[in-house]
Amino acid sequence: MSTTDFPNATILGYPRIGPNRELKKAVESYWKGASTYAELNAAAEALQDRTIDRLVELGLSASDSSIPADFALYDQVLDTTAALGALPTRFADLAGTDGEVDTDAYFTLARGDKERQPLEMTKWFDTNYHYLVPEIGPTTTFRALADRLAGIVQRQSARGNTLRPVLVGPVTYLLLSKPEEGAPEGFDPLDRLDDAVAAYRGILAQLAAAGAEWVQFDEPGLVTERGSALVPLAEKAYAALAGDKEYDGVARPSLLVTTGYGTAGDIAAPGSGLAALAAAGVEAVHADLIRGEVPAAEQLAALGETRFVAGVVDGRNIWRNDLAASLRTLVSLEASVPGTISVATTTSLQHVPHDVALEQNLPEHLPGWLAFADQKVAEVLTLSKGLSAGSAAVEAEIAASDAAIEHRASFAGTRVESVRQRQAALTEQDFTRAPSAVRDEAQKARLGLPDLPTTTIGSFPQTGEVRKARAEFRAGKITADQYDEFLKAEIARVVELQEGLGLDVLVHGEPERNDMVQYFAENFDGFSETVNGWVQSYGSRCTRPSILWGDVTRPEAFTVPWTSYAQSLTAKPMKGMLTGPVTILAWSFVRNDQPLGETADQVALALRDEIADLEEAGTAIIQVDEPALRELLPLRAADQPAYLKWSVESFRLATSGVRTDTQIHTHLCYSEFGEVIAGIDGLAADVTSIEAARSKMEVAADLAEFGFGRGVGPGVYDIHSPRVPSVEEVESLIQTAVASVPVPQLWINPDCGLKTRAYEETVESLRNVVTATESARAALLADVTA
Ligand code: MET
Ligand SMILES: [Zn+2]
Repeated sequence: MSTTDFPNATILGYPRIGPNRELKKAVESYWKGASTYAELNAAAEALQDRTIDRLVELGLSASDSSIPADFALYDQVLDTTAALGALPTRFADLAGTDGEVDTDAYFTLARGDKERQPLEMTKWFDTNYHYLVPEIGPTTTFRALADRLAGIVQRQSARGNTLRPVLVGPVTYLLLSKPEEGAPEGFDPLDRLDDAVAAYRGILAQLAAAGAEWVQFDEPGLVTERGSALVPLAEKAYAALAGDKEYDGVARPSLLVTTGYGTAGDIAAPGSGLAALAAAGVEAVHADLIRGEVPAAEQLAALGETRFVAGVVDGRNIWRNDLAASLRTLVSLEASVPGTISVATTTSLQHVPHDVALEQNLPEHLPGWLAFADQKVAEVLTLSKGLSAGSAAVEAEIAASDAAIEHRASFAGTRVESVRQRQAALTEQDFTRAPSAVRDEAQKARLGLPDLPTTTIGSFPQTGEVRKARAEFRAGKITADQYDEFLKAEIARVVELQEGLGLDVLVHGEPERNDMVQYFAENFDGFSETVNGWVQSYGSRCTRPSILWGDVTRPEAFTVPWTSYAQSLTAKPMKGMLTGPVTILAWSFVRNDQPLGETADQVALALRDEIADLEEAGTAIIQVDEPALRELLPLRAADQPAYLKWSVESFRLATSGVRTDTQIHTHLCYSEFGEVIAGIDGLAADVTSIEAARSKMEVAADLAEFGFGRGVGPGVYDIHSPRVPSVEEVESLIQTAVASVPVPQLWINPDCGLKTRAYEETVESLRNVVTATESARAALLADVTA
């Protein structure tokens, strides 16, 4: 086989965590010291073998590079950092004698050590997967250290498998990096592209020596807003990588460059986008035809000899593919450039669970609508077969796909008439409250809070006992009544604690929720939960997104009993606590048969019902969390206004039914929100608490600059670390906040919920927050009287 023959069917990557979360277990046990390095390695190799054997069983060929080798122990960007030996100066001591980053060093970068914070973690494009941000400076060394990857390739080759190693490509790698601390003003990691490319050449040589015939470079950076501007850089980088067919007498592996997660929109113009990569000599280019457009004939023609790998099976969602439609697309591509089309997923399958067959508890109607990773592999193969042998060859599969689509469309829960009518009848008024000033006055009169009111974000530490009681309840070992009693006792304890600390606005602590989205999914109709649908979120952490498959309704009030019970224990205001529509969508698998905005409005209406019941029960403050507001922001600026419109509207729809004197809070975290401040303003919440301690109050200045007019609680306690902030530290953060936010608008709270913390540090930290607030109030008073 010539090395330039790309397989007809492939996937860009596969879930790494293992069908039974084998990798998580192996890695966490190694971290705890409960297993040796040899045991970790054996578990990782067993999982690699299992993955490849499974993919072969599903029909991918073991011998033509159609199986990707992406077996990161923690994160694919960190793997690339390790392969480049690109250690930040602050971790320079971790390097081995030849600069290599061994497994312990790799984990130290990911998790930090006593003295050092780990590499920063950030969302991978617009997904809920987090990668570790490389830190690149003017003097970072780039080396070729692909031993681990080469070892995998060689070991599999001994087992008879020719794999396709995967790395983050140089342009995207540097785009996703941040300048290392101390780098000169204006330094851009992309300034180091030539040096990085030289190291990537070395890596390619090492992979070639190990027997790799194809290497995949992921370059989704090219689909971002900055992407078009990066095309000349990408062309230069890939000309340097692909220009020579041999490096030092060894044949270079052929190159596949992928561009998932968006539109490689400039495929069109010759000399730009994918065409530029083709011109640079890359043997295959991939595009995402679900997020992006299907290229026209002349666009494909501009790719010349280069193979076009069509991403037609969605790597990011769990719905069964419309095979007939996909095949039509493929056939039309093939017709314009015969013999140069391959079939693939839009992205790696790392964003979906392993296998629908592992789900035993889904409602009967659902499994047939779904495709997890293993089903998607089969879809890619079916489409490839249909493309080469004609649709008659896959008639049965197409019929099954058509039937599933038909069943889904006509199923009772897919369209609930009452929901549709309610949506159709919405008017501007349903999205609007009285003017802020009117609300402010009414709320101040009702609540009677001091200046700089203190509160927390909602959850209190989820202790071992809380988790144990939940597990026992789920396993039927304790009764519903016993579980209720347990939760009430927990709530009573948390209320008493907050009273003792002297906080002004209390919370019930959320002990009844294991997850802020799943809890809502469980209590709304239109959602289902998986048992084993784990997806890697970061490192060894996985989430189990719920599936939003139908029209959403709320059968009965479910947060009200907890909030009311908590309120009955105190004279201070007790916040009602809900998760907002955008966050519920962002952290679930969402139906793909209608625009997201429509689904968001349905969730908003269900929340609106709950909010009405909370208000009816006497709740004066209701918080609707939207930590994922920034996460779903489209990668291209042109698409952002439409997103901000529907997302902001859904929040307003959820929250605008309340009385003027009911105070609506929202909470945002996990991201830098500077870019979406106008959107946050549009939410029109009376009070917005927002993560700020970690970024040293930068957000307060952003808000001041924008002229944000309502209540703001920039976090003064970084809850991501067990560290207890001192009174002085909190005071200084409050002072910084006071400098940008007018005192009557300012609230004092932690960065986020306390769920992941222990009581030890939580109590001490909150005590310091209250003390610092009291001294800030005294200082303000002194200022006024002076
Ligand atoms: C990720 S935001 C979390 C908000 C939620 N109310 C909590 O306190 O846990
Ligand atoms: Zn939060």
